[in-house]
Amino acid sequence: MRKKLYINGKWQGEEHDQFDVVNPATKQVIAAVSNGGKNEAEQAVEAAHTAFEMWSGFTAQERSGFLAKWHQLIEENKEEIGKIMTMEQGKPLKEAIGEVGYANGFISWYAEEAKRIYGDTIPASQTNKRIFVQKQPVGVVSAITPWNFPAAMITRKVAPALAAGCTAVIKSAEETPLTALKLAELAEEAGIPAGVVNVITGKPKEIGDAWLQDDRVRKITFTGSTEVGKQLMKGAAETVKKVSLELGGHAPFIVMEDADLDKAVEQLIGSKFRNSGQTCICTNRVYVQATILEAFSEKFKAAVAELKTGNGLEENVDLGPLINDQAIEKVQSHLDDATAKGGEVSIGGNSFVKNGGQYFEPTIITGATDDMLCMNEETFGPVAPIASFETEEEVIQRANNSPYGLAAYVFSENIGRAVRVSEALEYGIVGVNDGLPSVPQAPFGGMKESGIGREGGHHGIEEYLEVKYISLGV
Ligand SMILES: NC(=O)C1=CN([C@@H]2O[C@H](COP(=O)(O)OP(=O)(O)OC[C@H]3O[C@@H](n4cnc5c(N)ncnc54)[C@H](O)[C@@H]3O)[C@@H](O)[C@H]2O)C=CC1
Ligand SMILES: O=C(O)[C@H](O)CS(=O)(=O)O
Repeated sequence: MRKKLYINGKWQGEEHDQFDVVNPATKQVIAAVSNGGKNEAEQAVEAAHTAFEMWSGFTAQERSGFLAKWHQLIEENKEEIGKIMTMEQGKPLKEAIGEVGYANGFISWYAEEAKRIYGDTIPASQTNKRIFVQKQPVGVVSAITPWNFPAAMITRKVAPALAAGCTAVIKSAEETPLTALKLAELAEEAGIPAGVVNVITGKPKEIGDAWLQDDRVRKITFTGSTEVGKQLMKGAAETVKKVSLELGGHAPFIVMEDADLDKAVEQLIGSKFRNSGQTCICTNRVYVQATILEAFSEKFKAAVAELKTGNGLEENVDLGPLINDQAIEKVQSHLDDATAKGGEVSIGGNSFVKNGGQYFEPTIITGATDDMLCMNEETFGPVAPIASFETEEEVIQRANNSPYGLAAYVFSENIGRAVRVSEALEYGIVGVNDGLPSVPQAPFGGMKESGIGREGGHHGIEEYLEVKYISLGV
């Protein structure tokens, strides 16, 4: 495993200044990694700025070729990358390898998208003029990524950036640097030139502030908490950087009386318990129409009872540990608040320690009411509060009553109702009879305080391009 920082094609870092990477399933140190700060952040920008003219000067086909080679090497190493990810983040190995495939999907998508950055010609209003529209790379991009998807949140930013002709400075989360450094190693092996991709980790605020203050950095792209996203957005204003923010979510999962209950239960299991509930598009609140509340709740409870919690390296584990003790405390606080306000735990409800790892049982709370913390704040853990509703109009109003607008889900076999409700939901991503909508070809992103911009699909590359028009006198 690489433990030094990757700057300008060199692996560097002081032996005396490192931080420990801990396996959340055992609390054991798995590596000591260079603890980057202001100096390394500045060196990375210098490298990316210097490499920009060369990289943006390649043809689209040439950049596409580099991305395709990187994709091939990641594919060849996906089991190893998955194991590194499970050891530093905790998700079950099968899910980690699945994430590597999802992450690699952005690289293959943008290897092709690089060749389709089209311009326009616009009819001039004077016979002696011609108007041409071009799209050009924004320049040096800084990417700051979270621990919950250590591979996908990097490639979802860096693949379109490189495809567009930008160069990148990347700060991984301090919880999960090893996956990021492995991706850097494979980028180096793919022949992506020095300075194009730079990966550091360490002191978040020092690194972030250095990039915010540097006017050579033309874009900030961030995935993480809404709180930090707001800080970065404010800091970006100083030099008017472009900003892409994928922030917190609070997904409602709506089950109408005409839903296929078995399908809804199966999809809710996926949406709620993927990554032990630590994803920004996880279901955070479940609304079930009153007429089917009992039938649905029984089916859902039976399915939850089948889930296995444990070390992600073990066979047949569905939920790994939570990332740290603070995560456990937050989930516990939401559970305690819910039961204090009349909610009842129908299954689960306990955290426990196993071989040093901190786990939270997959949990269902019945009798949830809209005044509970779990119905308003991002839980980021395996707790599903169920509330009932009477009418379509009521549930739309309650689902939209949130500062978040990232993902929402509605289950109904009535196509008219499914269209009406999905169009009325104020969310950037709506799963209709689908609890796992994330794919590289679709524009992922949120409304309201869930973020700005989109990642994935042809929308995702626009975030790394400037639009210029040339007015030509003839
Ligand atoms: N929307 C999403 O996908 C995610 C949302 N979250 C939410 O955020 C909460 C906290 O989780 P964290 O991992 O601590 O998220 P966070 O937002 O604190 O960290 C995300 C990234 O931002 C970096 N960061 C933090 N403060 C920074 C600063 N001042 N300048 C520059 N970079 C900075 C971190 O080092 C990490 O790389 C979670 O409980 C969850 O609610 C967390 C991860 C992903
Ligand atoms: O940050 C997250 O939680 C991810 O964006 C969710 S997904 O894209 O992996 O579904």
